Amino acid sequence: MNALTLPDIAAQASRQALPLEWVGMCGIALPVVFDGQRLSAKADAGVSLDDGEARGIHMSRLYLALEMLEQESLTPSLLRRVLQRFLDSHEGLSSAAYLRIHADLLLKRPALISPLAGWKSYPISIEARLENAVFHVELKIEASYSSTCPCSAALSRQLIQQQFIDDFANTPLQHADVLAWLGSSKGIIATPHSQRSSAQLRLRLDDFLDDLPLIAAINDTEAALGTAVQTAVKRADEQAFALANGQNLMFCEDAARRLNLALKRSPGIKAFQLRVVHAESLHAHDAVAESRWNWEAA
Ligand SMILES: Nc1nc2c(ncn2[C@@H]2O[C@H](COP(=O)(O)OP(=O)(O)OP(=O)(O)O)[C@@H](O)[C@H]2O)c(=O)[nH]1
Repeated sequence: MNALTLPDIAAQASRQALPLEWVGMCGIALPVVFDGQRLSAKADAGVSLDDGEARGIHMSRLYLALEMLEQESLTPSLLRRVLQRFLDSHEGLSSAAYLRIHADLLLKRPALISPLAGWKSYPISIEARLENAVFHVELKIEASYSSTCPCSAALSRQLIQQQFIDDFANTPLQHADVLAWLGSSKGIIATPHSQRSSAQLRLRLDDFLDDLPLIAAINDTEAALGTAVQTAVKRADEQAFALANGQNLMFCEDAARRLNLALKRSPGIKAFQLRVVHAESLHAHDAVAESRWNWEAA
């Protein structure tokens, strides 16, 4: 029997000569390592197809290069080496290589007061590209927090004052009576609305970093907002959370400004775009603010 040669369609000439900006595969299942954890990730791997005459790229070569990510911890250097392998395996076809990794990062977070802790999941994406020998990395991070409306808080306080006037009109004030009143439902006849909110960050990293500053950026984000969503909660923790919310009343504009200031100081970041989304309980729609720093220049 004659041995048949396998047809190689990708190596044929294209019927319509046209370069393409990005060709590759999206949603490749891949275990990656970061901060000592193995993450279940999805990768998008691609290259430019500069040679408009070539029918296709070699998908399997990109796929196999991803094996480099299985054992070694994710760093800018590792991402660059993977991208270089994409290019080396597409010599003459591609001048740009792209890799996106999507995963959930699990971080153990302590309770505010009690000696408890629990896990929080942060959706992250790492986007690396090597274009004409220039290497860039961007991080996308989503962190959830609580926001309490400052306007609603002021309106609630006014109602409480009004109730105080009604209940104590023309009566001499006794400390014990006021204390009891404050502890009753009349002392808090109105409560401000608050909502679970989301900070969505897109961070462009400095060149030549040794590590990906994912955890530092998450920590700086949560510290700036002051009301990160909690994990294990006892009553003492819930009370501390109520206090944190009361001390950090925030419109979406306030949250965006706080994050802008914090991320400018966060190490390893040369530019960012951020978006905060307050899933309002007052409305059926969201309040949203965006901010950028150095974005066009970087
Ligand atoms: N370029 C391209 N390949 C595709 C596509 N869909 C499926 N493939 C298949 O991906 C497989 C791997 O492609 P290659 O990497 O070129 O495989 P190969 O020719 O055996 O490998 P090399 O010898 O390294 O070139 C082939 O069987 C392609 O048919 C597509 O849309 N574009």
